[in-house]
Amino acid sequence: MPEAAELPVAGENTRCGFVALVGAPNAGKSTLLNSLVGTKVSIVTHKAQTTRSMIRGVVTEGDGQIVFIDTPGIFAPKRRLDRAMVEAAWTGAGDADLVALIVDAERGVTPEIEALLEGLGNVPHPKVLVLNKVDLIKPEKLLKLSEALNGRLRFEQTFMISALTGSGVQDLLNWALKRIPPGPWHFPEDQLTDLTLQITAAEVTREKLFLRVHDEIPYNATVEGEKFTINKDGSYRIDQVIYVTRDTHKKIVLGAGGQTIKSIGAEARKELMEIFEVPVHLFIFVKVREKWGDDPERYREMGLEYPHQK
Ligand SMILES: Nc1nc2c(ncn2[C@@H]2O[C@H](COP(=O)(O)OP(=O)(O)OP(=O)(O)O)[C@@H](O)[C@H]2O)c(=O)[nH]1
Repeated sequence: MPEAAELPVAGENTRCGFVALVGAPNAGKSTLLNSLVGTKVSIVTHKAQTTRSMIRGVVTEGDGQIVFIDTPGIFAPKRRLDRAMVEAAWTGAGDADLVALIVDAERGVTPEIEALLEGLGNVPHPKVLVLNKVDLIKPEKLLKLSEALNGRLRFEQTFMISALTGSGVQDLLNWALKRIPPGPWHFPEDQLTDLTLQITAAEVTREKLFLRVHDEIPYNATVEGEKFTINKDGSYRIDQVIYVTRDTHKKIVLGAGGQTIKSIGAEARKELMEIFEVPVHLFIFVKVREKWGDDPERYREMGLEYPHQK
């Protein structure tokens, strides 16, 4: 955190607030967050449930600063890990000044949305409805969906956006900047995320891993940053471990002659250099760790509470 003197003080007309983005898996929360922040802070893949812990993006515009919380997609939990993700999501919503429900407009009111509406009914904070993926559907269908959802819950505002094309995103941002409460900023103006560099780097590798081997390995593969070193010449050396639960998965991640892990590493390194704007040396190891889904330490590393109920 910066010295307090670097930040505007309360009473100087500043506003600051936390906005939680909640929604069913794949609704487009991460895409929206990236579009709002204008850079890649949260990983986006076509697979559901890639967001595991709360990732924040910070937008500062005019007098306002919004800290966005990207919550894991809320869905019916079956495994212990699922339950931890759902709890983290609801905690995020409860901590926020404003809760934005992101709905995949193309899918409409699914059982997941029903469950979300019920859960949000118990959250006292102001809510805003965000109908996403409008590039995929007809206006008439959109209006019907908006009416149906507004009939179920009190939303202060409804926005129709495409997180992908950026359409409507600035309107949502402008509204939210006015809606958050007066208060001092939490972050310096140029800070986009409070994620540590190490976590950002691990998230990028995790995205490349899932994009590459999504059909072959399940979600219980994880990437952890082991070491993050800033070299004298300003370049970064990043050591990471991909943990899988089975030897067969390790073979898949490595690929024949190590080809798969090599391309995952090359893609991650390229993107990390773009994000950090310095040369990056990336070292990735693949290790087998059975039953990590039942190990409390792994949950702490992902910023999740360990749910004791199995
Ligand atoms: N056509 C279209 N696709 C979108 C839009 N927004 C997101 N997508 C796609 O929807 C998929 C899911 O997007 P994510 O941003 O990862 O969704 P999420 O809600 O963060 O998903 P979880 O991490 O599972 O919670 C990706 O393939 C996106 O490219 C949109 O406005 N239009």
